[in-house]
This record gives sequence, C-alpha cells and structure tokens, in this order.
Amino acid sequence: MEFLDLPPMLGAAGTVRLPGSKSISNRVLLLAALAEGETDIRDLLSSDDVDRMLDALTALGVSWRREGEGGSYRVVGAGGPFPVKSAELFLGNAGTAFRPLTAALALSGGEYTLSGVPRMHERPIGDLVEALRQLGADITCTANEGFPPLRLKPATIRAGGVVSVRGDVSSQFLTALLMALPLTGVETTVEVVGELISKPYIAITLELMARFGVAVEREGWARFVVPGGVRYRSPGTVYVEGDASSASYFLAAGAIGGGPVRVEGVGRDSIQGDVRFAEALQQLGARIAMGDNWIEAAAPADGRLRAFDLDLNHIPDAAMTLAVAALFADGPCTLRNIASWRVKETDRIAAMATELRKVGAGVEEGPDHLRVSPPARLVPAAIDTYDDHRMAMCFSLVSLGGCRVRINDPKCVNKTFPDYFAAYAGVARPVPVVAIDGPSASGKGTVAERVAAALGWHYLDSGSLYRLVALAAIRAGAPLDDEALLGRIAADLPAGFAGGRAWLAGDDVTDAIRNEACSVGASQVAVLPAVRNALFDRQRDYRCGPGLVAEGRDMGSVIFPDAPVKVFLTASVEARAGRRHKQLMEKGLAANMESLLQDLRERDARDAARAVAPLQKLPDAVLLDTTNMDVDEAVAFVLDLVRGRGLVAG
Ligand SMILES: Nc1ncnc2c1ncn2[C@@H]1O[C@H](COP(=O)(O)OP(=O)(O)OP(=O)(O)O)[C@@H](O)[C@H]1O
Ligand SMILES: Nc1ccn([C@@H]2O[C@H](COP(=O)(O)O)[C@@H](O)[C@H]2O)c(=O)n1
Repeated sequence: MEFLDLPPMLGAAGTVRLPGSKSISNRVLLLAALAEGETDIRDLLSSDDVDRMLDALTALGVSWRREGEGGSYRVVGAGGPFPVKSAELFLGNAGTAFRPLTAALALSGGEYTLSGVPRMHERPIGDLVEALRQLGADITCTANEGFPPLRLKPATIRAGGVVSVRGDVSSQFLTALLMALPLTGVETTVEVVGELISKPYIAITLELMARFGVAVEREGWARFVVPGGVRYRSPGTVYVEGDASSASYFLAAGAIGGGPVRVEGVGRDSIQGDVRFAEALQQLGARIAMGDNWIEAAAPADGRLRAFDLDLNHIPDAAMTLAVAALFADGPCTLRNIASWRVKETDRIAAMATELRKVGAGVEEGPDHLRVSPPARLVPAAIDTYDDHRMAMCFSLVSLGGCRVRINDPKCVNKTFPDYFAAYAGVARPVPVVAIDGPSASGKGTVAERVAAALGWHYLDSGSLYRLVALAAIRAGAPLDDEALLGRIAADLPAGFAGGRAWLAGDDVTDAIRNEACSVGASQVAVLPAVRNALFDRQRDYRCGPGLVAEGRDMGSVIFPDAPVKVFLTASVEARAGRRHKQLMEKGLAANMESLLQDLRERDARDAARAVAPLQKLPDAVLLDTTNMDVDEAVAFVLDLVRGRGLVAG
C-alpha cells in the first residue's frame, strides 16, 4: 500500500489557485457534446473523473481536443443524440459521468453498455433507471436490479407528460434526467418524489442548461418543466469555476491553522452550492472574507473553533471537511441530514467514523448523522482512504493539530484534485527540524543541544535511545544479536528523558548508558532492522512545535527526510578521539588514546557499513568539518543555516 506521511504542522497561511469544479466540468462537457456548434471550455478540471467523461465522448463519436497545456478544450457538438450507436463504456467511479450519460444514451436510440469499478456497481441507480423506463427506455441492470452495470437498447421513447423521479437518494438522478430530456424535443414535466436532497447541485444543472439555451421552469424543488422544440446551442466560450468542494480543505486549514488562507477561483459569484461551506465555517467562529472570485478564512479571534450542530444537506461534499474540523472544536459537534454520504465513493458515514476514532475522537454514528467529540490530544494514525478522494483530503487537516498523520493510498485524490498534496504543502507550514548527523564524538550532541537551547526548540539525542536499548538488553541478559528479542525490547522500552537525565524503568541511567559496554552495545543493536523499526515512530514523536533539533546517524536520511536543515557534522578521527579523551578525563574516567581511536574506527565502520540507515553524508546535507573549529563556531554555523532558511526571525 502506498502512503504519504504528513508531518505535524505549525499552521497554515497563503493562497491556492483551485482546480476546476468537477461538477461543472462534467456537466459542461456533456452539454457541449450534445449542443449545436463548437464550445471552447476554459479551466476544465484535469482529473480521473473528467478523463472518464472525455474517454466516453470519444467512444460516442464526439470530437474534442485539448488546446495547449492548461485546461482549455474545444468540443465539437453533435447537435443532438450521440452519433455512435453502439459502444461499451467504462466509467470508473465517476458518478458525474455515469448518471448523466445513462440518461442521455437511454434517449439516444443505440445499443450501449455502461460499467465501472466494483464500488460503482454498489452505488444505486435504480431511481434513474425507473424514471427512464417511464419514458419507454430499454434498460437492463445486468448484475443486480437497481445497480450498474447497465445495458441500453434502442427503444421507442414516449416523451411528454409527467415523469417522476425520486430525489431523496441522489440529486444526480434528477440532474441526469433534466439534461437528457431536451434530446426528445417534447415538453416534459419532471416531478420529484420525496424531499430533494443537495438542491444546490440542481441549481448548477439548471444554470448550465440555461447557458446552453434550454431554460427549465421550476416550481419550488418538486416540479421541473423541460421545454419542447429546443436544442442545446453552444454559448461559445464557457469558463469553469474553481471547485468549491476542493476549496473547503484550504478554508478549513486557514480556520484551524491560523490563516489567512485564500482560495482563488470561487467566490461570491459562484454557482456552486459548496461555497456555503464558508458560511458554515463562519458559524464555527472562523473569520471569513469573500470577493467575486475568492474566499479567505482565518482562525477565530480566540483561536478555537466553536462546537456546532448543523443540518448539512445542502453541502454534502464539503460537509466531510467539517467532520474533520470538529476535531479542533471546543466541544462535541453534530453533522445532520447527511444520509447521502452512505452511497458515495464509499459509505462515508462509516468510513469517517472509523478514521476519526483512530485519531482519538469519540464518534456516534447514525443512519444520517455523525456526532464527533474532539479528543484532548490527537493521536498519530494511518488513515485508510477507501478509494475516496475526499477522505484523503479531509484527513490531511489532522496534521494541523501538531500531529503527524499517514494517508494511505494518497493517489485516490486523482479523482478530482491530482495536485492536492502539493497545494496543501504550499500553505501548511511543517514543524521545522534541524537534522545533525555524523560519526561518533564529532560533537553532534554538544552542538545540537546548544542550537536547540538558542532557538528554544526541542532536542532529540537519538543515540541515547540505542544506548537505552543496549542497556535494557544487557540488564535482561539478552544476546545483542537476537533481532526478534531486541526488537521487542526496543518496542516496549520503559525509557524516557526528563530533567536532562535519561531514565530506564524508573532508574537514572544517564551515566550508565555512556559506559564502554553501552557504547559498543548501542552500535551493535543499531544494525538490527527490528530495533530501528521499533524506534522509528518514537523518534518522530519528538517533532513538536516550535521546532526540533535532532542528532544521530540517520536523522536526515530516514527519520526526518523532509528536514529543511540537514548538517553532516564531522571531524578527523584523531580530533574526535582527542575530544573524547578530554571528555573522559574531565569526568575522572580512565582513557587511552590508542583504544579510543580503535573504538571510534570500529563504530564508524559498523555505522557506515550496515545495510539499514547507514551513516552517510546526503547530497542535501551541508558538510560541517569541525576539526579546526571550536564549539561556538560550530553552533554559530548551524544557527546561520537555520536563519538563512527563514525558519526563525533575525
Ligand atoms: N568543535 C569542537 N571543538 C572541540 N571540542 C568539541 C567540539 N565539538 C564538540 N566538542 C567536544 O567533544 C566532545 C564530544 O562531543 P559530543 O559528545 O557532543 O559528540 P557526539 O558526536 O554527540 O558523540 P556521540 O556520537 O558519541 O554521542 C565533547 O566533550 C564536546 O564538548
Ligand atoms: N540515529 C542514530 C543514532 C545512533 N545510532 C547508533 O547508536 C550508537 C550510539 O550513538 P551515539 O550518538 O550516542 O554515539 C551509534 O554508534 C550508532 O551505532 C544509530 O544507529 N542511529
């Protein structure tokens, strides 16, 4: 399973240019394909779901081409039903392609099959099929009645009169029917059975149909009259707005992470219902500003989001972002009227509940609601994403709680926002790390500790952890090459640092772990992958705001590969042996230059030669040779690097 590790973040601020709206992109493509004339589309979303629609249009004989590298496309409309009368279409998990194409093809007089990924075959389509059958369409659900795959055959379409369609499972059924009906040329009334959900999506449909020359009359949200004798006509050029659902992650990032975060591409003039996510965020206390084509969010004045209890039926997609924002609220939060989540890319109510619990939240799950109680402290977790782009994008926000989070299968964002994580990295500010690696007795510990003190940051002496494992093993009489046993000792190590001292099972072992046996033992246990794996997350947990200075052998290569400052601190082996000799003498301990030299050479060789996480200077690490440098100079050198990277002021 591929994964992406997001480090704990200090906050979020900046500007994001949004990708095109998925809902608008796929609707505009279909309308342009059915219209008379050629349509220039600007800022079309580039994503898996849009690719499925473009592939389908090609298979159906509609000519289109991409112009240049951006989102500019030209579609040559068919001026009515699709010209190709027989095709097999694979539509992935793209509901915005599957449902509207089903309706348009059912009225196109050809023989077609439509299928998708297994999850698509679990997502209901029976209400749409039923409505199309009322018009005379010949549709067979080839596996399970009411679900894809579908087989469509030519049939005599009896348009006119009244067609009823349920509106309480997915609003896409009504969208599909409305967009297809002008193909019949006969005035037809659509009556919605049950309370229509996600009304803003129908508003998008009507707005876009009007731009393509078909004005639908509506009575409330229950009756829609599609006129007869009209055809879609290209409006010439259509601009696709930025995706308002995608905006929700960045607006929430601004509200949680300080902000301001500005999204460009949607604003006051948007036709997308999900812009109302900004209003919801405002009710949580976030400070929101809006222009015609942008929205900006910043944290509440007192820094903490307020608990909420909201009906979110009108913004079902963006509402998922609120479920994760609830982790940062000052009390339990309730999301109501979200039953449609159950039939989306995954059962989003169940998935959200499972993953929120992993990060420590208390969650009550109902048929159409979620109640989220924020944890006192977020817990690092690996988040499963269920092949659902929104799960991946929502849970990236956990990192703003100063908590690292792993996103499994991060490429699922390709469905709507292939560059999501790059965009998130553009606004989220990771807790900075200065990684100092180098050979024994080079002065890493001395320099790192002083740099940390100067910056007011946390300090990690990773070598001490290997020393503690060695000491625990020696005390337990464990052979230092028994990998399985040593791995268990490292995983359950009852050790820590407090008051500048190292503790093992309640004993102060600060001096004990520095003795000869522990020094040699540490470098022996450090070659064992089971030991290194067991200490992996333990070391990463030291990364806390405002920053961390970490020293060892693999800080920059393995534990904190994204550290903005990496230093390889070294000195000649003679200088190092001399320093260690002086250090030991000052402590009143016996020391012999010859044996110190030999010991350092052996440890260096073992550290550099081991298969896992060997000691090495990485290309992105700055070499700091302190052979002829004193401690003050070395510390000043590292502090200059930190300031030069803009990680601290001054
Ligand atoms: N640039 C320097 N010039 C002179 N002495 C130094 C310098 N840097 C460190 N020292 C001294 O060298 C000794 C060893 O340094 P330190 O313990 O920090 O090394 P280390 O790389 O962390 O070692 P180890 O890997 O064994 O933990 C200390 O007494 C320290 O004061
Ligand atoms: N990141 C690290 C740190 C240390 N080791 C091993 O532990 C030994 C003791 O480390 P000191 O820095 O306290 O000398 C060292 O010799 C290494 O073998 C490591 O592998 N990775």
